[in-house]
Order: sequence, then C-alpha cells, then structure tokens
Amino acid sequence: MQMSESLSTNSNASSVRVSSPQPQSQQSLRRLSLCSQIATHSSPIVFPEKRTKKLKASSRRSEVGVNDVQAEKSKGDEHRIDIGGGDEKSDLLAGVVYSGKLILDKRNNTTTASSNSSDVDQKSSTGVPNQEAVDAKLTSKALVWGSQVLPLDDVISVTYNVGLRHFTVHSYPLKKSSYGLSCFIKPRRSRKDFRFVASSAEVAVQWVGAFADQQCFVNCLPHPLVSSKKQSSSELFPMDIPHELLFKCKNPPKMLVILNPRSGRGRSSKVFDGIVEPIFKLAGFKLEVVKTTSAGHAKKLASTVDISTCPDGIICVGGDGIINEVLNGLLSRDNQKEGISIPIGIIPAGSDNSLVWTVLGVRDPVSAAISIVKVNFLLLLSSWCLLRKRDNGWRL
Ligand SMILES: Nc1ncnc2c1ncn2[C@@H]1O[C@H](COP(=O)(O)OP(=O)(O)OP(=O)(O)O)[C@@H](O)[C@H]1O
Repeated sequence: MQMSESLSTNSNASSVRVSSPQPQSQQSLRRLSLCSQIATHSSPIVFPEKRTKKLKASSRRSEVGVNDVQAEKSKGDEHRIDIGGGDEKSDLLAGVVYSGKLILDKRNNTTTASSNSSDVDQKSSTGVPNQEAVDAKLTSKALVWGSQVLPLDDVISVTYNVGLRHFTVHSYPLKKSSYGLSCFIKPRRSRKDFRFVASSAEVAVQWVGAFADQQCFVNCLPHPLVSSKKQSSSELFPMDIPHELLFKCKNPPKMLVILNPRSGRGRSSKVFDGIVEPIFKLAGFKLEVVKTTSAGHAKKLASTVDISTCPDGIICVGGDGIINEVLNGLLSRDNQKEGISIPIGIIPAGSDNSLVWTVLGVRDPVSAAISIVKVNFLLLLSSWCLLRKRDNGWRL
C-alpha cells in the first residue's frame, strides 16, 4: 500500500495554556476570548444544508459532532473528503496541519465512559485491521477522514503506545439528541474513542505530534509488550518517548478541586467520580481533590491554600454556594492580587447551578469539564470583576 504523508507547520495554532506569563493586557484579552469560547462551547456545530436532494434529506443527521453522511453516499464516494458544503464546514476543514492515509480500526473503537486511555490501548491488538486506508487530514479545527469530521473542540486527548503504528483519539462529541433548541435542551456528550492505524510507527508519531501541536494532550505509553511483565523486552521495544513527541507534549495542568459532597442533594461526589474525573484523567490533569466537611470550609481553603500546589487553578464542584465561598475566600487572601489571578473552573453539580449557566453558558458537568480541559480554565476573578462593572456582557 502506497502511503504519502506531508507535514506542514501551523501558523494559526492557538495557544490557550496558562503556563507562560504574559503582559497583563494580553492576558486579560486572552481570558476574555476564553470566556467567550466557553460560552459558545456547548453550542451545537451545525453544518449547512447540502445542495443535492439526497444530502438535503440527511442534513438533519449531519448536525452532529462526528459528521456521518456516509450512509447516504454511494460506496464509490467512501474515501473522498468533501470540502464543500458551506462556510462553517469549510472553516473546520481549512488550515491543514497534517495529512496522509489512515485506517480507522473499527474493531477497537469504544464508547465506554469509564475505561481509561491505557485500558483502551492495552486491550487493543497490535494487528492491522483488514480495512482500506482513507485520506485523512488534521486541520487546526478538526480531524477529517473519509467523509467524517471530528471537531477538535470535542477531542480530549490522544493515546499513543511507543513503537506502534496506531494511536487512539479520545473524544466527547455531542449526542445527536442534544441538538435543537440549545437553550432548553441539556447538552449531552458521551465518550467515543477512534483508533487509527498509520502506515508506520514513524508516521503515527507525526500524526500524534500534529495533535500535540493543536493543544491536544498526548498520553504516551510504553509499547504493550514492554509494559507486560511476561514479555518484557526493553531492548526490542525502547520505552523512550520519541524525541519529536517529547518536546511537543505539554506538562499536564495541576489543579485543586474543592468539592461540596452535600451539593445537588448529595449527588455531587457521584457526578465528579463517575463522569467528570475520568475526563480530567484522560486529559492528563493532576488533581488534588478536597471534599468540604462543613459550611465555610471551601472559603477557608481558598483563603489559605498555597497556590504553588495548584498553579493552574481551582475547580469548584457543587452549586452556587460553593462558588460563592471560593470567590470570597480568594478575595480575603492576604495577598489579594495572587488570589484574583488564580484561574477558577466550575463543575455544576448543585441542585440549581444558575450562576454557572447564566455567566458561562455551561450547565452540564461533562461540557463544563471539557471546557476546562480545552481552554484550561473558566474564569479569572480579576477579569470577572472587570467585566461585571461594564454590565453589558463579556467586554472590557
Ligand atoms: N460538607 C458540608 N456540609 C454541609 N454544608 C456544606 C458542606 N460543604 C459546603 N456546605 C454548604 O452548602 C451550601 C450549599 O452548597 P451548594 O450551593 O454547593 O449546593 P446546592 O445548594 O445543592 O446547589 P445550588 O446552590 O446550585 O442550589 C454552601 O453554601 C456551603 O456553605
């Protein structure tokens, strides 16, 4: 099978991580743009209607994160990437950062919410599926293969086992039923893993590196045979992360989680442990979780926590009350400047959650977790204060 890959640099790659300090004005602008990203993150991506009758009929079904118009197309069209179809779709398909041939291994794709990245790849066989390679490309906004489009906004991370030809893309696309009147219908996302096979291990590394360039977290794991005690052979399969991946992979964010176990009539711990923490783990986050023991505990924590232990932020899990406590705790710190500079994430797990929905436009815990993973934090108290003064939306 003839493979051809070409690597080009992406000048438009957005950098939304919080690690490097920037001048204050730029930081404020970035935070504002992040807030607006968050507000729109849970909105559905709607591809415009196709011109032909056949595709018009399927346009309702194409309003999904993973765009599957395959069923309506003839088999001859199967491996063609359709770039036409309107501005929004063209927007997703523009700005190619890497392209080549990939095989989607349908045998190993999972939708299990609880399985973690290493489970997925340990379970996978290393054999190559008997399927045809299709044209694939990674743009700054989406992964496209055949006629399928997976927006990068829905991608949490990529798992790669050193030395193998395959890699797995972990995503949380919106369920079809979540579209429509997004103001009234609770958006629902569920996990979907796509296992791709490249022409060689070197090409797989390049694909994974291209994902890393687009701010996707990369779980780099040893070769399955090396990690297996029985068949350990570090000489045959070096465990070292390929050099080209090493410098592209980012340090995972380190955050403090303050969880009110009484929120949401006692359901918040279940929400966090069952559906939220797996997303953060998949994205490589290092979390320290503290469950509050009484009213006022969250405020005390926020007012005294050593910020160097959670340099990337504090995530509040609960309802409006716990957010209120954390904000007040940060404002009452001896070093208030430090307090208002710490990024704050909110996972709605209370009984009402009106604050997070009103201010950030996110109301389900999965979408909120994905927003934090994709843009790294939700709001900054300093920006919040600034914005509240204006009283007309998220502007300076
Ligand atoms: N361990 C705890 N035991 C009892 N109360 C607590 C505990 N931890 C926090 N609290 C208090 O519980 C109050 C309500 O919590 P929170 O707002 O998070 O949940 P909720 O009432 O379910 O959500 P919402 O405010 O959205 O309706 C908070 O103001 C906080 O002071």
